Amino acid sequence: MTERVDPALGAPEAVPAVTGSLLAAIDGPAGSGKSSVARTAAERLGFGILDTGAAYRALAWAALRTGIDLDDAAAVENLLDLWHYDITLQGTQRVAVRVPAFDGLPSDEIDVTAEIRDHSVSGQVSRVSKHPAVRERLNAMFRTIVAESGLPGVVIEGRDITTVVAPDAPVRILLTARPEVRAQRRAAELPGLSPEQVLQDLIARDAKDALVVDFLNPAPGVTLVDTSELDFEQSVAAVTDIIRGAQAHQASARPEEETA
Ligand SMILES: Nc1ncnc2c1ncn2[C@@H]1O[C@H](COP(=O)(O)OP(=O)(O)OP(=O)(O)O)[C@@H](O)[C@H]1O
Ligand SMILES: Nc1ccn([C@@H]2O[C@H](COP(=O)(O)O)[C@@H](O)[C@H]2O)c(=O)n1
Repeated sequence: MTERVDPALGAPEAVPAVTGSLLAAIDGPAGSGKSSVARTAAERLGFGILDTGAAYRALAWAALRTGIDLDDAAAVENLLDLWHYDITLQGTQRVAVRVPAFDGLPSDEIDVTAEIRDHSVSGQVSRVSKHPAVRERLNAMFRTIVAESGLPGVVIEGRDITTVVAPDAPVRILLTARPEVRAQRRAAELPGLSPEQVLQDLIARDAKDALVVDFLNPAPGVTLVDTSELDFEQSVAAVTDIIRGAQAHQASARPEEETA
C-alpha cells in the first residue's frame, strides 16, 4: 500500500491521533536491526511497517540533489513545503519523492529506494535531522501516515518513536546491540568496507543523532531488546512475542471497555 503525504497538511494541530490499530514503536541506533528485524516481525504479524529513517534520508537526498544547504533549517523547511513523499507500508519497500521546480530535476516522481541507502546520504542525513522544526514536520507526517493506513497494526521504527512520535503506543521497544556487533553485521552487507570503517561510521552517526534524541537508553516503560547474543530469527521472535503479548492484552481488555 502506498501513501502519498503532503507534509504541509501535517501541521501539528491538524495531526490525527495515532489510534485504532495496534501500534508498535521501535527505536534503536544505526545498524541495530530496526529495518530488517522490525520489517520481518511486521510481515509475520500482517502489520504494516513505517521506516521513518527513510523520510530523513529522502529529505537529505533531495537537499543534496537540489543544492540547498543542509545546515540551513529554513531552506530544508522550504524544501518540505515543495516536496511530495511516498513510502510503501507493505510489501517490498518503495520510497519516492517529487521535488518540482528545481533545476536539473524532473518534476515527476523519482524512485529513491536504493539511492537513499548510499554512503553519501548516510553520511549527511544527520544534517537535516538535527533541525527541530524539520523533525516536527516529519513527525506530523508519520502520525498522519499511520492514522490513515487502515491497517490492523503498524510497526513504526526510528530514533524517537517511543519517546516523541508515539509515546503512548501499546508496544515500545528499544532494539540495540553492541556497536562492534552492529558493525560486523553491517560490514557483511557492504563488501567494500572494513568492519573498522563501518564501526567508525556507525559511532560517528550515532554521536551526531544522539545530540538530538536519546535512542541509547530506554525511556521509562520501554522494553530493551539487546540482540548482541541473538541470531536474526531469535531477534525477530523476541519482537513478535512482545507485540503478540500486547495484542492479546488488547483483545482481553476490549470486552470490558465495551461494557463499561
Ligand atoms: N540479530 C541479528 N543477527 C544477525 N544479523 C542481524 C541481526 N539483526 C540485524 N541483523 C543484520 O544487521 C544488518 C543491519 O540491520 P538493519 O539494516 O536492519 O539495521 P538498522 O537499524 O535499520 O540500520 P540503520 O539505522 O543504519 O538503517 C542487516 O544486515 C541485518 O540483517
Ligand atoms: N525517527 C528518526 C529516524 C531517523 N532519523 C535520522 O535519519 C537517519 C537515517 O535513519 P536510519 O534509521 O535509516 O538509519 C538517522 O541517522 C537520523 O539522523 C531520525 O533523526 N529520527
